[in-house]
Amino acid sequence: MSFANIPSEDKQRVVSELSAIKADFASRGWFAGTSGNLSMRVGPFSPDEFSFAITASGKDKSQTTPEDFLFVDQSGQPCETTKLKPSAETVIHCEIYRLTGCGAIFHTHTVFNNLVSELFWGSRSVPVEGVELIKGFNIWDEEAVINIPILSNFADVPRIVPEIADRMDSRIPGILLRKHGIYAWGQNAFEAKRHLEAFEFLFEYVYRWELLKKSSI
Ligand SMILES: CSC[C@@H](O)[C@@H](O)C(=O)COP(=O)(O)O
Ligand SMILES: [Zn+2]
Repeated sequence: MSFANIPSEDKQRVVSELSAIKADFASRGWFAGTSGNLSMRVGPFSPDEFSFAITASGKDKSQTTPEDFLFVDQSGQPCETTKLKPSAETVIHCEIYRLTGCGAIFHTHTVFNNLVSELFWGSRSVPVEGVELIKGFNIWDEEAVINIPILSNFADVPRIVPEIADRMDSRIPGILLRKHGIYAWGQNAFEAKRHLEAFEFLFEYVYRWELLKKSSI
């Protein structure tokens, strides 16, 4: 189905869902200095043909305007004529959709996700052991241990893409870019938000636990 044939109510629903989530994340201070980007898929999916709404590049994401989102295709090219530029990191969203067929992807830069990405860069993953919120990823094992992948960060964004397929763990709905931020995804916006919140909780937990272990108390 071409983008033009996707019902306009579906496109409007996606934009209004994304807009509400953007305002929510902005209220938590998750878009410092225009960082972060959000996307949500619309219409049918096949790995080589899909479309999604994504935040326009370089905007102050704490503001709500009629020019916050545009629709792009599986290559990150705008589906309609627009003066808006898609996120500079659109190719990362394209690759995650292609590999997972997920419905929404949220990216944030926080101090905790940046700190743990550097703290555990040596092992290329953040270990989390037995914390209840691991269940937020639908992992229900008693005392589950997970390792959240950390990938290299490059200023030339397309260089980041090949590592995604290599490092993605099918149990873990996210990847961390070194000293950059987290990409979390889910089947829909509700699930992607739950995953992002779980990641951020776990990153703060791990960071504080590492500090506690090193302190004398
Ligand atoms: C201004 S710092 C953040 C950017 O370099 C980038 O990492 C980011 O998350 C936002 O880029 P954007 O093009 O607005 O989607
Ligand atoms: Zn970013």
